[in-house]
Amino acid sequence: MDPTVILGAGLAGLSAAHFLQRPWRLIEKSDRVGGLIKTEVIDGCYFDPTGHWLHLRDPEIRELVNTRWLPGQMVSIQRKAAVFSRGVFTRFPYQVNTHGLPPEVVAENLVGYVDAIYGEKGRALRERDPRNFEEFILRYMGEGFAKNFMVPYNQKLWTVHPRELSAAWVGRFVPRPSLKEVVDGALGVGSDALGYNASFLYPREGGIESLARAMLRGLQGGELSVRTEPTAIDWQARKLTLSDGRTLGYSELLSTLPLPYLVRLLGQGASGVPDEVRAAAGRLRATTVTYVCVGARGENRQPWHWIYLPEPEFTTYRIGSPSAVYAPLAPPNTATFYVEYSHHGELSPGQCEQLAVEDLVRSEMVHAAGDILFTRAVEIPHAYVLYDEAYGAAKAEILRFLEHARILTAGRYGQWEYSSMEDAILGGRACAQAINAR
Ligand SMILES: O=c1ccn([C@@H]2O[C@H](COP(=O)(O)OP(=O)(O)O[C@H]3O[C@@H]([C@H](O)CO)[C@H](O)[C@H]3O)[C@@H](O)[C@H]2O)c(=O)[nH]1
Repeated sequence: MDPTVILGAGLAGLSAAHFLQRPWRLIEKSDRVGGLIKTEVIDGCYFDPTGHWLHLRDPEIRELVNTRWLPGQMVSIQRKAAVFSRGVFTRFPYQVNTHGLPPEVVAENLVGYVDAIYGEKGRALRERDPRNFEEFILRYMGEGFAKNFMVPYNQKLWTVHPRELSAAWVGRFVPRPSLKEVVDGALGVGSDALGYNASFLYPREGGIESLARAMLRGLQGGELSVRTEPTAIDWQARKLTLSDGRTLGYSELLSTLPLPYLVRLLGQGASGVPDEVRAAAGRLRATTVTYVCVGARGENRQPWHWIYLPEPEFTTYRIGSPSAVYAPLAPPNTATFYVEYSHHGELSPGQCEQLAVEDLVRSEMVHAAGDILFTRAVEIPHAYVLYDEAYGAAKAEILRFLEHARILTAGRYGQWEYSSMEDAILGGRACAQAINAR
């Protein structure tokens, strides 16, 4: 019997191979497993593809990580994240930590919140579901928070105004504060533990890629091919053509590849894809994130693990610091940073490197440009999928066809969604369980 073929050996693909109870074949384009959690080492400094901090909710996944994949190898870290605006650092999340901002900004945020939640001004939005992300912000946070943080920050992150996005992605990622939390935060007596990532796990050694390596070490019942990718998929014949020219039959197919790319591969196979599916794939949009890895002379100047930068004076939307999160990620007397830029190809790697130096110095994360030891820009295509007007219908059209073609998808790319590392592991598990039950 042909194996179950899994395309892509990132977290979702590795998880699927772990949970499958029948022979599998894992096909990976790169020279090693890990996908978006491959850690690069530059001059002794460890860089993940931006912040990959592990927050786990599912008891089975927590158990697997802590006792099977990386037993005794995870350190637990309390988040220290901030927002840099109006020249001051305030704690993350912004909406429950306005203490320290100029009084007129605190007042604007508070009055806007009260209007939205209790006042006449917010009544219309309270009486129906938000039609877009801007309405979600106004409904749950009000005009002040919208103006002073949520709209400008999200416009940079998503590259479009929040009114062009739905709120379908917000889930646990965007905190909706209570009155008490907002007031406590304005007075500086709030809790530090709000939000989905108040504490997180991180491997003691080797960066986040250690998790992928550990998962690979535990796999049984299948075979991994690296430096191999499909060039066409014939879904009726259940065959893949591979980059080395061979064909590979499959009994079940699970893809973690970017959804539009999977549709292209199906179009290149003998069975083809209907025009409307191809057109739907053409309507899916995502941002590219370029993150610039930076090493700087001296200890971290700020304690922050990462900071959000809503103001347009900064091109970056967020700066993180691996060395601040976990000191062994950099040699002594060296601070490291990842500086993130969201765009659609208009920013070259060289431009991002130059901007990163300026943004680091102006945000007071680094003392002076002369302290920078190196910069290296890395691009992540399809980093944030856009939940725009076309998203829901286009994705549904593609998934309907994939169900007909008996192809499963998992992971941030495969499901074309905004999700976490744990979601990728859970997605792989769900697909494996569905296949096991067939
Ligand atoms: O003060 C704030 C800041 C942001 N938001 C909203 O939260 C949304 C999610 O932000 P974030 O959690 O940073 O998003 P992301 O999925 O990129 O997070 C990953 O990165 C790390 C860490 O944040 C940085 O390394 C995190 O652990 C990962 O999951 C954002 O879109 C804002 O709209 C807010 O409400 N208040």
